[in-house]
Amino acid sequence: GTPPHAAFVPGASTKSLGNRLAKAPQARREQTIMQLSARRSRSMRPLPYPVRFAVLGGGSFGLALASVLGKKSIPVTILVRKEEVAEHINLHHRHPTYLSDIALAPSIRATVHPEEALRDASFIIHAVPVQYSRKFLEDIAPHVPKNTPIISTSKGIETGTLCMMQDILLETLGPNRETAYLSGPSFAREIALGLVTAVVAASESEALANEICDIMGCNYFRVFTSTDVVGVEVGGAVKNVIAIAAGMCEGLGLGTNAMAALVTRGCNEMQRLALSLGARPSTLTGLSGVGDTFGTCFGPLSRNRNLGVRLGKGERLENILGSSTEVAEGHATAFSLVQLIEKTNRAYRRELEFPIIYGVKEILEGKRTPAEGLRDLMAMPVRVEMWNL
Ligand SMILES: NC(=O)C1=CN([C@@H]2O[C@H](COP(=O)(O)OP(=O)(O)OC[C@H]3O[C@@H](n4cnc5c(N)ncnc54)[C@H](O)[C@@H]3O)[C@@H](O)[C@H]2O)C=CC1
Ligand SMILES: O=C(CO)COP(=O)(O)O
Repeated sequence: GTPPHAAFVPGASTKSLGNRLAKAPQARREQTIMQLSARRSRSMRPLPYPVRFAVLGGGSFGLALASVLGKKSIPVTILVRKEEVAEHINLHHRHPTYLSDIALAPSIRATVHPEEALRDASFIIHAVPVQYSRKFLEDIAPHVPKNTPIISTSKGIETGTLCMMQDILLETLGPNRETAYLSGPSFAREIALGLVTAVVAASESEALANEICDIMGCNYFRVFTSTDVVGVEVGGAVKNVIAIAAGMCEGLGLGTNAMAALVTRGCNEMQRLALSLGARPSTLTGLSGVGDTFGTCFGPLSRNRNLGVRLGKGERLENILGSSTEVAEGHATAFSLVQLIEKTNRAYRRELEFPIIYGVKEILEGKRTPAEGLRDLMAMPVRVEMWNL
């Protein structure tokens, strides 16, 4: 039969929330959402057994997932880099910079000491950008308990090695550990506000995926499960690159038709690459595939999309990258993806098979302007729509 968690059941108050918020100004809308979500979370029952989470990375996504757990009264220790950030979180129950207007539950603590965060953790959430993950994990490896499962949230492909998180975790922390990969359309701010979000937890261990669904899931954070780790990881990496292209389309003012065409063709490239690497087709039509692609390409909160918008409007790449402390993973991943395609795909003209991924990479390395790149994409020769799927 259908597992109990398979139905998408938004929080009961979502309908009235929509009515109440439709006409309110942005600040009041968010304040109302916070009040409603605080009321809703009080009704969430604590787990019948003790668990403790360590969250690696004090960026907005680590904080957002900590907030989900905190609302369920689950103890969480966030490992951050700066002492003053840890002190601020412990004293004021909010991060000084990221999502600083959103209060964190008292069960959430922060530390700069890996041994303190990791000792006795029942689960570890990894929320450090892919490009920094290897070094970060190597540094803390001696403190990571041998059997504690790790739930990775990072979406991208490592420069040089072309590894995704599954390989990075294996190479830095060793074998015989259960790991899972959480992905899907899930902007940190919306999660922290208690807005309904659906994600997928993929793991080779079905038991771990089910456990994550039970422990992390609640009335507004819906966790589906999967065993297709490759599909979930490739989808998460490719969607960031498509979002940069979508942002450029927006920034150049090319219109909704062009945007929809671009994103659809982007999903086609994602699907072809993922299938060639062993993913299941259904994963690419799911939350971590087209779901996250839609969220990131069309959502105003996306850093990758915003990078593209600013490029499309004519800003210099260095200015854009230098203006934020948060990482747009699609930038480095565009280069890795092209190398991965070169390595794994035998086609004669790969750039014609993956024109959006190649096009974004060439724009990012300055070989073409966004206007030239997008014009070339739109002028691609047409043929059978799904010719090799
Ligand atoms: N922010 C979001 O809405 C979502 C983010 N993700 C993914 O989760 C991962 C983390 O995302 P964010 O928290 O937004 O990232 P972020 O860019 O804010 O970085 C997260 C944290 O990683 C650590 N970090 C950053 N650079 C580092 C470095 N050079 N060395 C060591 N540690 C470093 C810091 O603690 C930083 O606060 C990314 O891969 C992102 O794609 C996934 C879904 C949503
Ligand atoms: O992965 C995300 C939403 O699911 C976040 O996207 P950005 O990294 O583009 O902000």
